[in-house]
Amino acid sequence: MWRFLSRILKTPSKEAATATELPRQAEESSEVLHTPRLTVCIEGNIGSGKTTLLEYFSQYPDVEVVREDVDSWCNVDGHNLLQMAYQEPARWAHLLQTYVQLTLAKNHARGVSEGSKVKLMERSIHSARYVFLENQYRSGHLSHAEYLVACEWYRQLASITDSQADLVVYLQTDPKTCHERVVGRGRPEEAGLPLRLLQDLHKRHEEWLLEGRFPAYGPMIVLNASADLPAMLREYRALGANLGAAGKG
Ligand SMILES: Nc1ncnc2c1ncn2[C@@H]1O[C@H](COP(=O)(O)OP(=O)(O)O)[C@@H](O)[C@H]1O
Ligand SMILES: Nc1nc2c(ncn2[C@H]2C[C@H](O)[C@@H](COP(=O)(O)O)O2)c(=O)[nH]1
Repeated sequence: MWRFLSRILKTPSKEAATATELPRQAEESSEVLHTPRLTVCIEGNIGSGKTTLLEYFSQYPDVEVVREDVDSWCNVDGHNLLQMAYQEPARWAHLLQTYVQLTLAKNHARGVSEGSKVKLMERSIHSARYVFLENQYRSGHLSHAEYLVACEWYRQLASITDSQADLVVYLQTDPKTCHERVVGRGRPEEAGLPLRLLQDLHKRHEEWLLEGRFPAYGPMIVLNASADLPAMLREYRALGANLGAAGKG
């Protein structure tokens, strides 16, 4: 797999490789941000190990990590949309989805600081659409009208930002393993999160990323993320070596 990775990373996306630096002001500061040489997105179920992988790569000076903005989903002027959607999905799932898609579109549009070559992004607007939105609708939590409107928001937001990736890393994980990890992590909003939800979200990931039910947004590698941490750290090191080589490309 690593030979495949070095091959696909040899030709970063045209925009990044030929970009005349498009400095963009970071919203929160006056820092000038630039188009990254490589954009890598990490996909995987809840508890599959995305954050752990991102924390590992945050040590790399030329990698900039862009996290899902879960904190903002949990505090929109005091409203915890994530908790509301878990507690009353039929009432609040659509509201959460519209806000999740908005924050992810911002992440796609975000440049990287001077010196960063690789933008390592947690999930994407595409998994919000093809995994979570799809699952909410299939679970009966969204009306057909809500589903259609959210899909239209996705199409528009995905089309006005560069939401493609040079590489998608799918952390394929057994749902039971995810459930054990989510219980162990103890995120308040996820208290009582049922195994069935993780099994359903796993199926949405597999249908999208492996069975081609919905479009891909970049070349993909699959890591068996059910493995223990030492085994995953070995995988991360191999991935880092390939990204490092490609980033210098
Ligand atoms: N390979 C692994 N083996 C055992 N525990 C793990 C592994 N990867 C992550 N964890 C733990 O599982 C929990 C969820 O991991 P996290 O990285 O937060 O997942 P995600 O960001 O995909 O939801 C955390 O408590 C983390 O320490
Ligand atoms: N309804 C949605 N929930 C989402 C979406 N993306 C993430 N999430 C939830 C799942 C977790 O409870 C939490 C953070 O996810 P991690 O996998 O990082 O633990 O947010 C979404 O698009 N819609």
